[in-house]
Amino acid sequence: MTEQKNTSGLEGITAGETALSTVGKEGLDLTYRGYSIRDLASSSSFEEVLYLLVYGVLPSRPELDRYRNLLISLRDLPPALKTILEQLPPTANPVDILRTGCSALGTMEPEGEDRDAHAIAGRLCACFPSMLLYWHQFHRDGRRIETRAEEHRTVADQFLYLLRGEAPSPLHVRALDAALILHAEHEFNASTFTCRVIVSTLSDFYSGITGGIGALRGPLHGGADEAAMMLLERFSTPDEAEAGIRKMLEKKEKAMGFGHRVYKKGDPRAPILKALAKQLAQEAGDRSLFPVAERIENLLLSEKGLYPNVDFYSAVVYHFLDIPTFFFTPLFVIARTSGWAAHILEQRANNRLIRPLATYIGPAPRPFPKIDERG
Ligand SMILES: CC(=O)SCCNC(=O)CCNC(=O)[C@H](O)C(C)(C)COP(=O)(O)OP(=O)(O)OC[C@H]1O[C@@H](n2cnc3c(N)ncnc32)[C@H](O)[C@@H]1OP(=O)(O)O
Ligand SMILES: O=C([O-])CC(=O)C(=O)O
Repeated sequence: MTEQKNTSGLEGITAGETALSTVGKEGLDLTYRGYSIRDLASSSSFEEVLYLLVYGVLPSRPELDRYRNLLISLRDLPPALKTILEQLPPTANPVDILRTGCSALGTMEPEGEDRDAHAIAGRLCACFPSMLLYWHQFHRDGRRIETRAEEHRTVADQFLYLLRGEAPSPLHVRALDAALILHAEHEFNASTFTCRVIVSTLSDFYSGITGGIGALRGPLHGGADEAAMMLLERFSTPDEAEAGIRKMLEKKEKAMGFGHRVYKKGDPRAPILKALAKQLAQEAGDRSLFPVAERIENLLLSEKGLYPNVDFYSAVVYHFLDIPTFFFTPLFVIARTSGWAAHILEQRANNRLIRPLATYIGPAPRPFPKIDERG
């Protein structure tokens, strides 16, 4: 008898081709357009990676300078969007602010002959931090902040500056920049696939990104970084963490930030983020959170063979950057918009409607009872 492959959740199914990244390809590190994430995380910036993904090549220094200036000029929000952000509830999930903001911007600056997908990709990556922090600061203390912050030249620098109201340290900017790079792109993950399905109908760019944000938000995907932080915060010592995680495993509860559909022997982004987390923990004089995280990692590996994914140590990194937990998944949105944009362009370059089949498991054909004949 041939063994039946488990394809539920489309596990193991190849659903198309991509030239953007290599996930779980034996003998290949995770690369974006052929460049190792290790090199990109240590020696490039998020803006370079955005350019690489969207335009297909690494920018030269003058091209990068021009692109940075362009992105800075795209940080301002239209007045109508500011009004919407002011009307949205202060209690909203910040991911929903970006989802709504993206959709609203699509009505104000629609895709068309004078505004193509490349331009909108830059616009969204440049103004998502502005949307988020304009909404946040307005509802926190009624301040209508200036979002351009020209002297803070990178997305990471501008984000931390708008959040804190003071210039972040070079180490903090570098750490956030590396985290954004590591979250930028990841083949046919659920949110990227969502974007591709949406634009395969010839829908517009904003619809694709809005749908991607909706798919990323769930805790089995991008939302796991916030869930991982909540898990970490339950324990103040490694021993407490070990006892707590053992109880969770007995109850068959999932530890968020662990496991992966494709990587069964570890997510290559996790060790890079762990090294950053360790550096930030040392800088902060931490003796609790990092050791707790490490104990959880060791225990889940020895007990369940589970490795941390990108969401686990990114939560630790963001925590040491003093970023509130509710902004972790929005940061993932900002970073992944670059990958989504590149996939939308790739899908459109060789488009065919994405429409799979389903095996029917419902009732056999049966007589239709009129309304008064039903029990
Ligand atoms: C950016 C990203 O999207 S990375 C992923 C972020 N998501 C998370 O961190 C959420 C926690 N992890 C998970 O839920 C899963 O590992 C997923 C969703 C990422 C991958 O799921 P799948 O490939 O469908 O694996 P599945 O959920 O079937 O797990 C296989 C087995 O490992 C177990 N397992 C997987 N992940 C975990 C976990 N985090 N904690 C405990 N057990 C786990 C499952 O319970 C299952 O055990 P069983 O065979 O005894 O029933
Ligand atoms: O690839 C996946 O399924 C999830 C993931 O790690 C990502 O989107 O970065």
